[in-house]
Order: sequence, then structure tokens, then C-alpha cells
Amino acid sequence: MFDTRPDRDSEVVLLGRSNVGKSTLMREITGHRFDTGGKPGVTRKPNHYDWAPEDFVITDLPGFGFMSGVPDEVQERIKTDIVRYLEEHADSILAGVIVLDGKAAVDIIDRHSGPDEIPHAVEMYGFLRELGIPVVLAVNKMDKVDDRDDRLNDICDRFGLLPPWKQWEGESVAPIVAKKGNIGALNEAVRFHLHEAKRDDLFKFF
Ligand SMILES: Nc1nc2c(ncn2[C@@H]2O[C@H](COP(=O)(O)OP(=O)(O)OP(=O)(O)O)[C@@H](O)[C@H]2O)c(=O)[nH]1
Repeated sequence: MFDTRPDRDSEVVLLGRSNVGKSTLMREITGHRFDTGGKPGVTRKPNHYDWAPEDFVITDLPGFGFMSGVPDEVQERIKTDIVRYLEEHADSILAGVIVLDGKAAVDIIDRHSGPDEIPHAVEMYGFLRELGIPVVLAVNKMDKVDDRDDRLNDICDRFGLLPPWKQWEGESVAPIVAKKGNIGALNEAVRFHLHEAKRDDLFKFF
């Protein structure tokens, strides 16, 4: 599995639960058409695409969390595969983009937070950070959100990023409307991490 991975070192991985608009975002980034609005959890394997005009490879990882009609053990296997993929390629992954539904994310996270439960998105966030992979929260469907600042502050809070969200703009938090092609904030955040990585490479020589 995953043997189609290109040998490039500016890979950005895209993660998110079903129905957050990952396929819509992929279409915006790559210009390809993807299955959108169909059955949740359509993407089962990592797929690699060019992020034009940037020189990135964007890897679409399978949706985690709720997948309608997919047995638990298959969902667990998919999650294990994602974790393995990230561990194996951590050194060459420039950034992990976790796509969230701006309207639903806080409720979903709160519903799944408890003494024995950690929400998938928060778990993935922590895991990426543990591996040293910078994370961008791409907060999608912002067209459906009225209380923009409050909502983005709450999202920051749930991921352990100190509000106000504005201080994470252009780096860790990118409000977007994938459906309308409004993804400038995400481009900016990913480019920020590219510059950081290049700077780190440079300093290795001193
Ligand atoms: N309002 C709004 N809806 C959006 C936006 N982006 C995507 N959607 C809608 O959200 C639904 C799910 O979008 P998809 O792109 O299929 O979501 P996905 O995350 O790929 O879902 P899976 O295929 O289940 O993994 C579709 O009805 C989209 O039209 C957005 O920015 N705003």
C-alpha cells in the first residue's frame, strides 16, 4: 500500500473527517475533479497530486472518524494506515492540513471529549505535532458561520492554541470557503511553513 508516493520532499498531507469538504478543497487546489457530496468516506487510500502552481505534492489521506456503512475494524485499519504513513514520512512532510467544518467542528469535538475519549481531529493534531509536523487547521464552510471570530477562537481553544485566533492566522489557522474557491488563507499558511523549512535547512549548515 502507498507505493505510489512520489519522491519529493515538499509534501503536504490533507486530513479530515467525512463531509468537511476535503474533495471540494482538493478540486480547488489541483484543478482535478473529485467525488464530492457522495457517500461519506469515499477516499480510502492516500492519493498524491500536484499543488499547482506551488511545487508541492498534496496527499489526500482517507477520512478518519465517522464513515457511514464502513465496519469498525475497517475504520481502525484505515486509521492505523494513516498513522503508519505519517510516521514513515514525517521527515519529509512539510505540513499537515486538518480540514474542519467551521460550523460543526466545535460541537463534534465537545461531543467526543471525555475522560476516556479524545476527538479524532484533536488526536490527529497532537500526533502530527508529536512527529514534528507543523499543522494548519483549514476551517472550511466559513460561509455558513455568522459569529466568525467567536467560532475561530473556540476552535483554537479546543486544539490548545491560545485565542485570539488572529495571532495564528497565516500560520496555524486558515478560514476558507472551498466551495467558492476562497482558499487564499490556506495557501498563505502552507507557504509560511515552506519558508520556515527552507530557513531551517539553511541553518543546518552553520
Ligand atoms: N457551505 C459550504 N459547503 C461546502 C464547502 N465546501 C464543501 N461544501 C459541501 O460540503 C459537502 C461535502 O463536501 P465534500 O467535498 O464531498 O466532502 P469530503 O470531506 O470530501 O467528504 P467525503 O467524500 O465523505 O470524504 C458537499 O455538499 C459540498 O458541496 C464550503 O466551503 N461551504
